[in-house]
Amino acid sequence: MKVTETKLAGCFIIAPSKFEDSRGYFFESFNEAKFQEAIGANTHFVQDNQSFSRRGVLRGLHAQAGEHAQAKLVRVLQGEVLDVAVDVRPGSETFGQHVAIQLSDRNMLQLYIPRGFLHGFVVLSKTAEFFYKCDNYYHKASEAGIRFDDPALRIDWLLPSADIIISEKDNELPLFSEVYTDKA
Ligand SMILES: Cc1cn([C@H]2C[C@H](O)[C@@H](COP(=O)(O)OP(=O)(O)O[C@H]3O[C@@H](C)C(=O)[C@@H](O)[C@H]3O)O2)c(=O)[nH]c1=O
Repeated sequence: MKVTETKLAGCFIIAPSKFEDSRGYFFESFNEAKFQEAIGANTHFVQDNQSFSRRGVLRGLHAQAGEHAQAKLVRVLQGEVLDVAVDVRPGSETFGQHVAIQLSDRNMLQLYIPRGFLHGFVVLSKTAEFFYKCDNYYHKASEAGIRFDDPALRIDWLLPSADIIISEKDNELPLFSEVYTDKA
């Protein structure tokens, strides 16, 4: 397993070690001991989520607030997505910055997103199955989010805006400046 820290401290790209033979392949998609050692934190996951979406579907940018914040370990089971994590940790040197990485069933990359980030993804392939682990349970009342297309975030979602499909809920999300008033 190769683990690379992104430009956002605490946010890691994980490339599992894959074993191929005449039957196909094998890899450990998650190993808690190796994972915790690699990221230097004892994140403990309690909920797994899976979603299916067609090309152009964009889910995000989402987080849960306060004590219900979630760290996530995300990957793609089928297809390809552009996955985006935005640093909104108070006082972070990279506050407001994001990482964007293509995750697919071919590159098998995973992204570890600590608590204190907004997260979203858009489907680049015809369809995609997306899978992620969370270190805190879903808590509807704590759901928060920011519009994916807020120009202040300068995220290139790689698809023409006419191709992007979002939920009614995501369409009503506020702008970054409406939520995060102080940068400190
Ligand atoms: C996220 C979530 C949703 N739900 C329900 C609520 C709703 O009826 C239905 C669909 O929910 P949503 O529209 O919020 O699903 P979705 O837009 O896929 O939300 C997800 O987006 C990605 C980007 C994330 O990072 C996740 O944390 C989560 O916010 O599933 C749960 O029961 N448990 C959960 O953990």
